[in-house]
Amino acid sequence: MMAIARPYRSVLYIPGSKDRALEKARDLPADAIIFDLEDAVAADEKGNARALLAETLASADYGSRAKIVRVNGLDTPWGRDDLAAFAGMAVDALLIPKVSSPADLDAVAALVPDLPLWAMMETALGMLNAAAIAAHPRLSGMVMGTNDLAKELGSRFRPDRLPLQAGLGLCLLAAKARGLVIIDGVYNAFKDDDGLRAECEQGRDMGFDGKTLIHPAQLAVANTAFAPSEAEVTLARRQIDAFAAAEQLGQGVAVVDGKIVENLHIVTARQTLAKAEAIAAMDAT
Ligand SMILES: CC(C)(COP(=O)(O)OP(=O)(O)OC[C@H]1O[C@@H](n2cnc3c(N)ncnc32)[C@H](O)[C@@H]1OP(=O)(O)O)[C@@H](O)C(=O)NCCC(=O)NCCSC(=O)C[C@H](O)C(=O)O
Ligand SMILES: [Mg+2]
Repeated sequence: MMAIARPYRSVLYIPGSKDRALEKARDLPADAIIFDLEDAVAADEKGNARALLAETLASADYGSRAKIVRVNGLDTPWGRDDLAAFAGMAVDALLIPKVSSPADLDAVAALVPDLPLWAMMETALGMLNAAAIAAHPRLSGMVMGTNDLAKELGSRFRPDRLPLQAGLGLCLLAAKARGLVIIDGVYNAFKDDDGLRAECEQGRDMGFDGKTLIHPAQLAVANTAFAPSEAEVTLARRQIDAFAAAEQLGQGVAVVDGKIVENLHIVTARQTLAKAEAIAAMDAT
C-alpha cells in the first residue's frame, strides 16, 4: 500500500459553466477541485463550458490545489471533444465518468497519452469490476459516484448508507490494494452540516482519503474530518517514542495506554504524522 503524497480531504466539484464559482475557487480551502463538464452542466451549455474551462485553466492560478477535470463519457456527443481540449493541459488528472470496465479506460488512454486518469465508480458493473479497474496502469485515483450508484441500484438514501456499503467496500479494497487515492461520494443536503459530518466520519473510518463536495460551505467539515486530530497526532508520537524505547531494551512490543504497539502500528503512526505534515504544508500555502 502506498502512502498518499498530498492531502485530498476536500475535493470540490465546480460546474465548468459557472464563471463566478470558477473564480471563487481560487481562494477556497479545498485540497482539490473537480472542474465538471459532466452532470453539473446542461446539454446545451456543454460547448460553452468546455471553452470557458479551457480558457480559465490556461490563465488562472489555483495554487497548490489539485486540478482534476471531469469530462463527459466517450458514449456521449461531447466526450471526444472534451478529451481533445484537455489532453495537453497542465492538470493533475482527467476524471472519467461511469467507468464500468478497464476497456472504458483503454479507450480514453488511447486518446490521452500522458495525463493520469481517475475513474468515477458509480455503476453496478463498475463495482463488480473494481479490482480490474484499479489495476489499470494509467489509473491513479477513484471517486465514488453515490448518486448514480443509488440510481442504478434503486436504493433509498439512508443516513447509514447501508445499501451502498457493498460497493463502497469493494472500491475501497480495490483502490487500497493498488495504492490509489480514493474519495468518497457527495452529501447532497449541502446545508446540513451535522449530516455531512456524520457521513464524513463514516468515510474516514472506512479509510477514504477525503470527500467530494458540492458547495463551499461543506469544506470546513470535510477538512476537519479527514485530517488527523490533535489526539491522533499526539498518540502517534507517543507510540513511536514508546516503541523506540522498547527496541532499546531488545523488545519488539511496547504498551501505550494499555494497548500493544508493534512495528505495524508504527507504520500507521508514521503515516499519521506524514499526513499531518502534508496538511500543514497545504494549509500554509
Ligand atoms: C448546489 C448549488 C447549485 C448551489 O448554488 P447557489 O444557490 O448559487 O449557492 P450559494 O448562493 O449558496 O453560493 C454561495 C457562493 O458560493 C459559490 N459557489 C456555490 N457553489 C460553488 C462551488 N461548487 N464551487 C465554488 N463556488 C461555489 C457561489 O458562486 C456563491 O458565490 P458568491 O457569488 O461569491 O456569493 C451549487 O453549489 C452547485 O452548482 N454546486 C455544484 C453542483 C455540482 O457540481 N454537481 C455535480 C457534481 S455531484 C455528482 O455529479 C456526483 C456523482 O457523479 C454521483 O453520481 O454521485
Ligand atoms: Mg455521477
